[in-house]
Amino acid sequence: MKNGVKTLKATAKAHTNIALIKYWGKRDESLILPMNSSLSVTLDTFYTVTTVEFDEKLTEDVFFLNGEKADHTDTERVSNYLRAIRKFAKKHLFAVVRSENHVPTAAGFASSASGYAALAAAATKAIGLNLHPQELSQFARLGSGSACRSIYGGFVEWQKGVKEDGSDSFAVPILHEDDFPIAVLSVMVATNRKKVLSRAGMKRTVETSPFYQGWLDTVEHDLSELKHALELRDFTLLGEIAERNALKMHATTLGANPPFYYWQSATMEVMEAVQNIRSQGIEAYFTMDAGPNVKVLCLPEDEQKVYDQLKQIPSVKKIFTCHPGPGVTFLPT
Ligand SMILES: O=C(O)C[C@@](O)(CF)CCOP(=O)(O)OP(=O)(O)O
Repeated sequence: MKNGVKTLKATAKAHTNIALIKYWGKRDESLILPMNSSLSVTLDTFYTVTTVEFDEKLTEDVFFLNGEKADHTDTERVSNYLRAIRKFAKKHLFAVVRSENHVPTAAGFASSASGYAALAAAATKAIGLNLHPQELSQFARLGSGSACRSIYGGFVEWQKGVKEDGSDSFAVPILHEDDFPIAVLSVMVATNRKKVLSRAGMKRTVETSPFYQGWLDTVEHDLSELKHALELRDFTLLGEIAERNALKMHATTLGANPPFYYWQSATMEVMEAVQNIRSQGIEAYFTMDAGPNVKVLCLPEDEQKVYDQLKQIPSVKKIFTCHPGPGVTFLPT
């Protein structure tokens, strides 16, 4: 309340996540419904804080990103996203949205996951909706698929669902962030190529790659095996499945038309270094998303040794050490 008037304002904080079983391919582009279920770990290091304030005096949405007024494209994207929330809340109000991304762009994490999770949480709260996390996950999904997983902390499964309206496609928590301490080293390599964005990349793969069916035939088995590894706290099994699943995802792009790939020579150097580290008896596994950067999974007690060896690679620019982190939280506005 401000001067007795109910303020329509809220601030939310959401963290990035890294998929261990990848979301790769949509069955519905507008509702952002996936072909397969996926599983990620929300990370502690990188996050987005977003404040949304609805105000009846506004005649359009205004968006500030990292303190700067956003360009028309980014503002349009946020405004289109708020449309679904206005419709659901039956309130025709515009808002001022302020987002601070604590996700170094160079960190190789798509800030869309933390960005849309924080926006979904702040906007729905500000407009007066107190959503169940499951509903919030569905709103975050409408912004970006992987964002639906960042509503929860720790290890999170995005259940693909089967319904056409997407009402059964949302994330569920699997394991709390404190219950399975692992380390995720985000290894940034030099990059000089414009990447195929994940949305375009998965669309082209689904539509043209003969390898995509092989992905679909095996990904749900990978998921159940990884959930079993989490139950057992079996890091070896987790790492082996995550690495195998990432390689399969990337293999599908080679069969697309036109073919494309996300790796650069530096990516391969890191992958080979990880295999070399494993040959020394230190458990380390890699996974990659839609970009050349590599995330290396290892046990906390090994993270310094793994870090030191990866840092020796000339094409490695920076390494960020992450651990399982929290789900979305609301901050005082
Ligand atoms: O994170 C994963 O599961 C795997 C990926 O990162 C592999 F690149 C895809 C993330 O896709 P996203 O950016 O969420 O796409 P959107 O729904 O089209 O916005």
